[in-house]
Amino acid sequence: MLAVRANERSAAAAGINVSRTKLVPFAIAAFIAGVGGSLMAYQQTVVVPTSYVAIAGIGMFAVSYLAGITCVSGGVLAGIMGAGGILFVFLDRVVDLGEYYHVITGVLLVITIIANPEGIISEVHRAINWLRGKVTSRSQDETPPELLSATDALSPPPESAREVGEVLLSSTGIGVHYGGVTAVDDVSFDVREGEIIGLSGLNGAGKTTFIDAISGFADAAGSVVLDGERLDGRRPHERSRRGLGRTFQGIKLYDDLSVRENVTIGTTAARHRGRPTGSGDDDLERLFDVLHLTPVVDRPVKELSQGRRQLVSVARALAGRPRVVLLDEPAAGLDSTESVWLGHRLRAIRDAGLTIVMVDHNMELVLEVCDRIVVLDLGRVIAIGTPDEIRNDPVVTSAYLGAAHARQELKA
Ligand SMILES: Nc1ncnc2c1ncn2[C@@H]1O[C@H](COP(=O)(O)OP(=O)(O)OP(=O)(O)O)[C@@H](O)[C@H]1O
Repeated sequence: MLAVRANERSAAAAGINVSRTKLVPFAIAAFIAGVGGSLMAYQQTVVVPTSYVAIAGIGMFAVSYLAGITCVSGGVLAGIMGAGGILFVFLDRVVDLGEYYHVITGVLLVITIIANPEGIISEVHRAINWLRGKVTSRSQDETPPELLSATDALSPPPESAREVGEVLLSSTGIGVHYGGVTAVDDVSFDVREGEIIGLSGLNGAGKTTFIDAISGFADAAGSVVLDGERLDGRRPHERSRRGLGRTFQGIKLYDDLSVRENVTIGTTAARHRGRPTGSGDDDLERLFDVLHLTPVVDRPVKELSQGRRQLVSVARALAGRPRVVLLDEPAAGLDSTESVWLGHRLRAIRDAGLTIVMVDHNMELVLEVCDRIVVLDLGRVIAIGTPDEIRNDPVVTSAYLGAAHARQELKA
């Protein structure tokens, strides 16, 4: 639920059924409210419409929001503070709140929305975390460890003899239109098992839209087949559960949660597919280790640098044990040394059996890491080939040089 609240798109990409996740708590809350209403009728013995006026419901909502709606402890606090709760009864006896109760909660609600949208309970959690931090800082060095050491970056993983398998992901005639804009135009290519495919092109070439189209986040024409199964027409979480993982350009993490919690949410897709996830044990620990996240696993992701947040988003996608993972600019936020290091990590992950489609407009990185590269320009494929073929392709060179030349003219 926290994942859906934090970011619906990335929750769906992790294999969570967003509409069901919203509907189930709504139904449970409606059931509890119904039981509460019946008990009230039982207690008052006479049922009149004025016992159920809308303002009472709004008052209850205000108190819930005031207490904090992001965790169970907020709900408990709302029960204590709400009309009829222990705190309410106590205060009413001492200062005779009476009719002023709604006015006071209304004012506090406005202040909470402006000053502290997560409610009173978040302050309690913050104080507990602060105390915990004080205790642990006596025994631990709080300095965040560096993302990687220089030796890590300079030592690529040993080349392994690796065989490219059969076609695993096939996209045919993918087209996406936004009003009059053709973002992706009749794009078709196959991805073979064990490959790293780079999807490159200048800004606005249609790379992200293509990824959105095949992962179900954009309405698209054409067909997408993963391991013999048609995915087009399916919703994003269904595609994720069938083995198509992805990351997002804007990273889209659940900021209030720790690294471990973020990555564990990523295991949802694998659980629904009946694949062992190793959640909470060896597999996740290995994943943290491979991506150098072990030292920060228990820290909230909002405290991390952009580079590490990027790695958390990659780890979350990999935790779903996808057949194919679509990485949208995984090196954004990393400096050039870190990008090279990430490239080596991705090749090691590929060697462990994963197939990767990686979007990046950094041609250097794509040429370094990928087995084959697809170059898009204005939504169309202008070249497909190995890094050497792409390097020597005059169409690619003129598309890139043309843009560079135009930029130079603009500057002049
Ligand atoms: N939601 C949208 N509504 C309208 N046009 C859009 C939308 N999303 C993308 N576009 C347009 O579609 C085209 C392709 O955009 P897209 O973001 O896929 O390119 P990109 O290659 O990923 O670029 P970048 O590297 O900057 O992310 C652009 O012309 C963009 O303006």
